[in-house]
Amino acid sequence: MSNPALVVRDLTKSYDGRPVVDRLSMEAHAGQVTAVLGPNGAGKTTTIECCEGLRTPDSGEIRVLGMDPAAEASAARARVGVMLQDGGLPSGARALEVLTHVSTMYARPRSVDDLVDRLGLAGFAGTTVRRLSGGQRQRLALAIAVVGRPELVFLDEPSAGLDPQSRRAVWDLVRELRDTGVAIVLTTHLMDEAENLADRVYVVDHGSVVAEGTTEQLLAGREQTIRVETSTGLDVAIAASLLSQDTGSDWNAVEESPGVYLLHGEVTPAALRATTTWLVQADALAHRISTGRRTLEDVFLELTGRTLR
Ligand SMILES: Nc1ncnc2c1ncn2[C@@H]1O[C@H](COP(=O)(O)OP(=O)(O)OP(=O)(O)O)[C@@H](O)[C@H]1O
Repeated sequence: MSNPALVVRDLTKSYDGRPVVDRLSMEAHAGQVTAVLGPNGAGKTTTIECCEGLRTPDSGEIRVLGMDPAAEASAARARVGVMLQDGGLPSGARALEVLTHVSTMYARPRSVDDLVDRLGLAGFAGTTVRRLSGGQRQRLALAIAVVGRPELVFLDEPSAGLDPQSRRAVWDLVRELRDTGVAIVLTTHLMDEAENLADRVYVVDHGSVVAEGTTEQLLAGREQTIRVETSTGLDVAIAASLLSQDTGSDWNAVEESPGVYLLHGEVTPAALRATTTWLVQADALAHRISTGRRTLEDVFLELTGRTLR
């Protein structure tokens, strides 16, 4: 594999003595989507902003296309695209003017018309940035991030809050960038975004990587789940022990939210029988029992004991 487009080694950043990024290491490669997945406050934005040269790390090493983003900021900026969560766009300028202006700053920009078309910007081309809705601003920020044909793009929550059609347009564009060899780093707390787009996922909690791998690797192993919706306060330890005993394989169980239980193991008829035995013993009526594939949400919950949002 070629040199990574992004290398982060042992990155640490504290605010007022409180570490929000804690010896975090990650890589991103050309032609891949790398997702940094974690709950609010996990340190995703801080990490990405250090990579963009917008914040100064306390310690650690960052290489962006082989460059130090702080010391070689202008050289890096020419080859790196950035979509910030808060836009960072001039509020009094009109949407299309901003995009066109940014495009003239690059030697070989993408077609502005094509981006307008792909991301549905025409409907608000003449609207000033301050009057754009959150979703419109996000799509404009994405167009600006990619108009200069960057080799590496940072996208902070690219499709959060978008309607389904805009979301699809954003995902299609991200996939196309990936297929043309761009390295894409996206932060998200949206499971389906990571599952649909990412080639590699870093799960971050409290400023550190708690798991990493391809989506398949993270979802491998106990691939199946029995989800039970019933009353609250059931003992998950009893469920895990009954299931393990009756199936002869390992099971674990968590209460995902009040009254919703996720039982992870190899789903067999015996496992379903043990599940109903557990409910009968607890004198609980299930409103719904379903079986399904394990999701990144389940992985995250098992690793951290917390839901993503
Ligand atoms: N400039 C700052 N001064 C003090 N604390 C900060 C500053 N910027 C961020 N923080 C704190 O650092 C922690 C990590 O924030 P960060 O924005 O990196 O998290 P995040 O994972 O991107 O979260 P979200 O999903 O909500 O965007 C949070 O507790 C936040 O309040």
